Amino acid sequence: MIVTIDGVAASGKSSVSSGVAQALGVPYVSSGLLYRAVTLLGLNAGADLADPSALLPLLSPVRLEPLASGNRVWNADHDLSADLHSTRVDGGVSTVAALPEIREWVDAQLRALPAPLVAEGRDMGTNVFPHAPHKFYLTASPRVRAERRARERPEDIPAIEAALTERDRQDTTQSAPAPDARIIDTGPLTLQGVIDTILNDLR
Ligand SMILES: Nc1ncnc2c1ncn2[C@@H]1O[C@H](COP(=O)(O)OP(=O)(O)O)[C@@H](O)[C@H]1O
Ligand SMILES: Nc1ccn([C@@H]2O[C@H](COP(=O)(O)OP(=O)(O)O)[C@@H](O)[C@H]2O)c(=O)n1
Repeated sequence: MIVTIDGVAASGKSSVSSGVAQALGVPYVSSGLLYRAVTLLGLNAGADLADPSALLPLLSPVRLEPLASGNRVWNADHDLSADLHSTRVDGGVSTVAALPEIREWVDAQLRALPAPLVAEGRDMGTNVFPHAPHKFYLTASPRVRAERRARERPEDIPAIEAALTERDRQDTTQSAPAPDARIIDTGPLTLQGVIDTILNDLR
């Protein structure tokens, strides 16, 4: 069984997916971490983030480890996970994610993982796992999302809100909800409330 949980930036995808996956006793998979890892490696190599031929040669040692407690991304034996949520990576990741060659590489990594799993990102329900029987799409207003993320980042709320809105704009192409996804406005709900809404729907 595959459950897909897509949504806009900082809508709660990874926290909700982790909670749902733990309740189901299956791994969850964070596709955004792979786009973030490509971006980090590109930045560290001084590569042009809009040039797939500069990025693809960096990717053969990259591997996603979908642990139930939180996903990790490895570059050979180096754990990249702690460096993937910086403002620097946030600023470049949508450029990388717009490249069809990079999307193909990410999709292949994800489709190679064994089910059952919970997959979260932008296009899990539309493109990567279109036949998944259970699809969800999380939303919340930009202000609510910025307030949540401000608890995790040093920047102030207006700066975070502007960056989130800009990333949503750049990610529009791959961010449409699947026609058969249940859309959940997480704004009025607690994290546990969102997790319970999904688990109730699955039962
Ligand atoms: N419904 C909710 N109510 C309050 N906080 C939430 C809710 N959903 C998520 N959060 C918090 O918002 C932050 C962003 O969630 P995260 O899972 O990182 O989102 P995404 O994976 O979509 O970027 C986290 O600190 C998370 O705990
Ligand atoms: N399935 C996906 C997942 C992420 N992404 C890209 O990767 C970036 C980071 O995704 P993420 O899910 O880690 O970001 P947050 O929403 O957690 O901030 C997004 O802004 C998109 O550019 C994508 O294009 N498709």
